[in-house]
Amino acid sequence: MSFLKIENVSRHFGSLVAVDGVTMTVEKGECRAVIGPNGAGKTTFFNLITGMLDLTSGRVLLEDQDLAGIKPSARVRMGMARTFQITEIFPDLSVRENIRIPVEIAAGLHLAPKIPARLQAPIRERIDALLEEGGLTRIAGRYAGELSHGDQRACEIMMALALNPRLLLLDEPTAGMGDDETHAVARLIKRIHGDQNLTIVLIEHDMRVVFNLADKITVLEQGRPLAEGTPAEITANAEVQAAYLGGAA
Ligand SMILES: Nc1ncnc2c1ncn2[C@@H]1O[C@H](COP(=O)(O)OP(=O)(O)OP(=O)(O)O)[C@@H](O)[C@H]1O
Repeated sequence: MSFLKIENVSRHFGSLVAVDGVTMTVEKGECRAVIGPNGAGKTTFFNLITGMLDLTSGRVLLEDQDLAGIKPSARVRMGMARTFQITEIFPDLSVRENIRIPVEIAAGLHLAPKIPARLQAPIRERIDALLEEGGLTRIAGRYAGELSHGDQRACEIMMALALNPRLLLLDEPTAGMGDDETHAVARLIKRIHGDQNLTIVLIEHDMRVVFNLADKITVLEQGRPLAEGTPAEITANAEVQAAYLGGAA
């Protein structure tokens, strides 16, 4: 059984075909990168996986379960978490409070007026562990809105991890970052991927990050799948070279 199976999915916006017959199979524990020039349909493709957009045609299956009709919030409960191209954190809360929210949601407590005494220590420990793993302990008390781009992204990734996902979708995790921050975020992704046997699908423009992290790469062009393979296969693919790596990268 494949972990995530995308079968011939398409999405039209009026006469524009943003995603056009994409098939992709991701195995458990794999890190898959989705690359392609601007407007290739990558974010739309993600939104079809998470259920934020309806499919025009095709199927998305998670461990053989067809996700048709399952809302994004229910997909999160099934173990799908994502981060966005523009970081989504609560800027006026501390890093610790940002992490606390998904930790409490994962514990089924979010709307509870008071945390039961027996859960207070485990919740605190879970927050501490996530802060530590994300390299955020030293800045746990700072407002998230004051942090550098890279630290905000690390906070957002750890918020997604707090939900105990089985599948993590990262939309351009290093977008807009300088070399040092890009490197730090890539290292964090590599660590969580290795530590937790997490399945990761990421959209990424920075080819150094892609080649460093991805087990396999899917290349989209104008909504269509252009190629799929290991980093070495993609590098050697003449069609990809012509259409993408030689130019837009
Ligand atoms: N809600 C929408 N309504 C109409 N057209 C849309 C919508 N969302 C995306 N598109 C169009 O679909 C195409 C694919 O867009 P998408 O954002 O998925 O590409 P992308 O590969 O993620 O691009 P980028 O790398 O710039 O983020 C584009 O032509 C875009 O203008």
